[in-house]
Amino acid sequence: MSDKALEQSVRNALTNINLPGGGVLSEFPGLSDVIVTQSAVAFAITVQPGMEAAFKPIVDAAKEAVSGVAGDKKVMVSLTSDKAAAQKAQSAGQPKPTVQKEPVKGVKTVIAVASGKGGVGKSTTAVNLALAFAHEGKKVGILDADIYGPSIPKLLGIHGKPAVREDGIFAPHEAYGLKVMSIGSMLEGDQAVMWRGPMASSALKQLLRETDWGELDLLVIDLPPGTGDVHISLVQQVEMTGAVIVSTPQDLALIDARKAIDMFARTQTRILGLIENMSYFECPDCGSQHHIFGDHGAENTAKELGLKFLGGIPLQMAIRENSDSGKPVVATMPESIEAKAFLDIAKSL
Ligand SMILES: Nc1ncnc2c1ncn2[C@@H]1O[C@H](COP(=O)(O)OP(=O)(O)OP(=O)(O)O)[C@@H](O)[C@H]1O
Repeated sequence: MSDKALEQSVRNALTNINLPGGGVLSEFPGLSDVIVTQSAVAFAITVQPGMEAAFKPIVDAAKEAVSGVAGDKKVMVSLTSDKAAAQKAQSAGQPKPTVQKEPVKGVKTVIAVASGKGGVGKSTTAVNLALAFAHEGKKVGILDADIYGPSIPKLLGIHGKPAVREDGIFAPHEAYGLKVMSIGSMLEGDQAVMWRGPMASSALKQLLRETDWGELDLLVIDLPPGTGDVHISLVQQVEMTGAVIVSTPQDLALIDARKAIDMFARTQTRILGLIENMSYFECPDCGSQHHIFGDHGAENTAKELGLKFLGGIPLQMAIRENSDSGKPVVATMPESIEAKAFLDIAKSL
């Protein structure tokens, strides 16, 4: 069935879901576009604040009805409440609802990898750190939450979509001993732009909670760059051990890194430390080190902010070439200087 035809079947299925106040779900103004991806059918239902509990059975019924037409695709239904109306209610003196942080089933430790700016090597660091923990004998998973530039499948050489078990739970991909889930496996082309903030957050919540991670010592979450809805909802809902901030030594990146640090502080998330990526270039011929992006910027910022400096990763051609071809250095060249940098950081963490 084509994506368009499936979208229509989904809408037809939703005509059978009656709403509490009359009418059917397919006609409900709060129903979003139906997004069909290679492995999922996703849509959001936006209700007035306070109506979430009343709509919970609608969500369950919608999930069941759509599962009947979605074949082997995962059905992801997000229930969100209207933010503007919620803010209005709050300014009128109503208390803000508190969100309960919950652990991820079977996972002992959750570490988020964040950066203020894109392109600083956050995903490369997340993958190699996860592999470094696995190298130490830990059972490790990685969740790619970078909705705007999911790169973990490429960095780990993963293709295709994850399997969905009969009970609707994802069976994660496996690569180099890691359990891997990526929002990238759910998207095609530039679909990220269609996933509005709350919908992206809800999809991620489902990836996190509806995946059979097995028993993990540690789950690494590769966050999108910056400080958006996805970060806030993740740190509010997931019991995290802490976050690691990746920055290059450039001033600009450091200014943005400070914003990420500030967001974690405001959401009472512990910052485990700062990693300086592309810290220096080591000449392959003579071994001399060149600080091309400035000298120890992240280290100095860490000191200034009272954070732990976890270490620097050299700018190395092997890191780029191996990462971009799905062969991360820690897994494929664990004896190299570049792999050692990641292994040392994992140890200090
Ligand atoms: N230490 C390094 N030495 C050489 N190349 C690196 C290094 N770290 C990252 N790169 C390369 O830089 C590019 C960006 O890295 P990466 O995708 O990890 O960044 P990112 O911060 O996750 O970006 P985005 O936020 O856009 O997803 C990639 O081509 C990667 O191979």
